Amino acid sequence: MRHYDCIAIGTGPAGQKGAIQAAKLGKRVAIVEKRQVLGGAQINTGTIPSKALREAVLHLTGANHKGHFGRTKSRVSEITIAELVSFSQRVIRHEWDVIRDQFDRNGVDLLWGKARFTGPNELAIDGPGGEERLSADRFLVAVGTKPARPASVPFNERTIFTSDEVLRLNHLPRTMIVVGGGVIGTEYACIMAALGVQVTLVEGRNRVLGFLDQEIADAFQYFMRQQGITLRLGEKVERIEEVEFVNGSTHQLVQAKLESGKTLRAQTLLYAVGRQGVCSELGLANVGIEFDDRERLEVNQFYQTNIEHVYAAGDVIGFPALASTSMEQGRRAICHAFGCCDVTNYNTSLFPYGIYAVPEISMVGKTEEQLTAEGIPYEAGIANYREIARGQILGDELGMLKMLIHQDTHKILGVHVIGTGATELVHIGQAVMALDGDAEFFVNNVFNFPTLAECYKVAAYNGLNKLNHVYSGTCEAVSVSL
Ligand SMILES: Cc1cc2nc3c(=O)[nH]c(=O)nc-3n(C[C@H](O)[C@H](O)[C@H](O)COP(=O)(O)OP(=O)(O)OC[C@H]3O[C@@H](n4cnc5c(N)ncnc54)[C@H](O)[C@@H]3O)c2cc1C
Ligand SMILES: NC(=O)c1ccc[n+]([C@@H]2O[C@H](COP(=O)([O-])OP(=O)(O)OC[C@H]3O[C@@H](n4cnc5c(N)ncnc54)[C@H](O)[C@@H]3O)[C@@H](O)[C@H]2O)c1
Repeated sequence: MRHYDCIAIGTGPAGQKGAIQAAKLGKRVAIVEKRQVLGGAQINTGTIPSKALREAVLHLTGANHKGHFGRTKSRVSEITIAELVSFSQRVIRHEWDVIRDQFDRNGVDLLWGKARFTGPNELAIDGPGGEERLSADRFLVAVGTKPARPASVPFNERTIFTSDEVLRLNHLPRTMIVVGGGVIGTEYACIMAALGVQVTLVEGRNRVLGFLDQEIADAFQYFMRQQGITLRLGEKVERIEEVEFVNGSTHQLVQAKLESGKTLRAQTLLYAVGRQGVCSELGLANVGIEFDDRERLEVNQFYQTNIEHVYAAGDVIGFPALASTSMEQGRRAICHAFGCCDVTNYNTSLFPYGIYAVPEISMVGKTEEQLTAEGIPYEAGIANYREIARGQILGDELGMLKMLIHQDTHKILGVHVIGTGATELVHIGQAVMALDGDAEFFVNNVFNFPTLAECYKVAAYNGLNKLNHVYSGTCEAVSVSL
């Protein structure tokens, strides 16, 4: 039986970064993958394909004119899904090569097959050549999740599907119902609407993307409606079925009955109400590890399960379930497993969130609602892209950056951006927050001009001016003006 210092299960971002980190520490490492492709949801069904598709759609629909396809299409109806997906496939193939190369260069053994624990330090790998047994001192469980597929929904991968199948659509539908106003539902709703698909989005709560700052969520909902998306908020889907619709000729349609009694019909339905773990196939009882009803694992701050030599990272441990956070969790878990680095310098409250809808949204730190609930006094500094030269040049009239500033210390408590480049822009705020900076940093430093980063300066002026006004005559305040 082959023995390793460490075995990672799953080649998604958590497993990849964990395995490479272990190899960098000079450990003998293997990584196991049950699918025939590397990279997990990040590369094959999630992050990369959806972002590549979004980029292709924005280019093709004239949002910019770089033209991945060599020409600018004048009409959206000329676009075929095959063209869009071929662009995503090119990116995916490149990513597979990059991961493979990293494993090779770092001496990580890549093993194909489904891993299952047969004992506390032993795995059975059910691979193409039969079963192999391996042992290791440490394990990293990074098996990710799959879309929730309740038995009551008649998925057929053609007209009723999840985010795993949406990229395999061989035609562009005219109409689509999206169930779920979380990140997947809103991102795909915007992509489809940009392609001219008539989208109705159903969300059980009273707003989409419940974790966003309310003002940003309100602005986003306004933009979605401007794009022609119909929002059914505070509505739950009760039943989904295929129906025949006779209108001259007979058509197959998807029908969604809402709890409120409304009936929605469309050619297609994307079901995006969350994800489900895959722990039941891992033989975890043989190690003494339990999982919850969504097959997720509980870990401590070092990513150890209740069995200390078995670590878990990425989507399998639940929120925030992002590629970005999964990578760092995997790396941190291995650092702790081999006692090699300072695991205290790690502030999970500064994890950024990026939503690649149209427009982009990003945030770091607290929302106004959280600060109010926690009784933290703050002021909001706002910069609208239309007031910034770069915003004007880009033609982004709707974007905005909001900076939440502590009323007394002027420390930055949160940054919320909606508009062009939001997912990049947020990192400036993240860095200043991590270094315990205050709003004066933005006032006292020079930014390239014309850039969207200028929004930080304008938002800082705006927030500090409001604070000057509040405190005028009653305390010392920084004198700033725009
Ligand atoms: C549509 C969509 C868009 C997304 N967009 C973004 C985004 O823009 N930004 C972002 O940060 N995140 C995004 N995410 C989330 C991101 O993809 C996940 O957070 C990330 O992939 C999780 O990484 P992971 O390593 O935990 O698991 P995964 O990427 O799911 O990888 C797990 C791997 O383990 C393998 N595996 C499972 N069981 C076994 C077994 N028994 N034996 C061997 N191998 C096994 C699986 O086959 C898989 O390859 C998106 C997700 C989706 C679905
Ligand atoms: N840009 C990104 O970072 C990105 C992009 C896509 C996905 N992801 C990750 O993928 C994961 C899954 O995303 P998701 O959007 O599937 O899940 P989610 O949990 O984010 O959202 C699901 C939404 O569906 C709603 N819902 C549930 N049942 C419903 C019903 N019967 N009728 C109407 N609405 C209902 C919920 O209220 C919720 O808002 C997320 O955890 C996210 O981290 C990240």
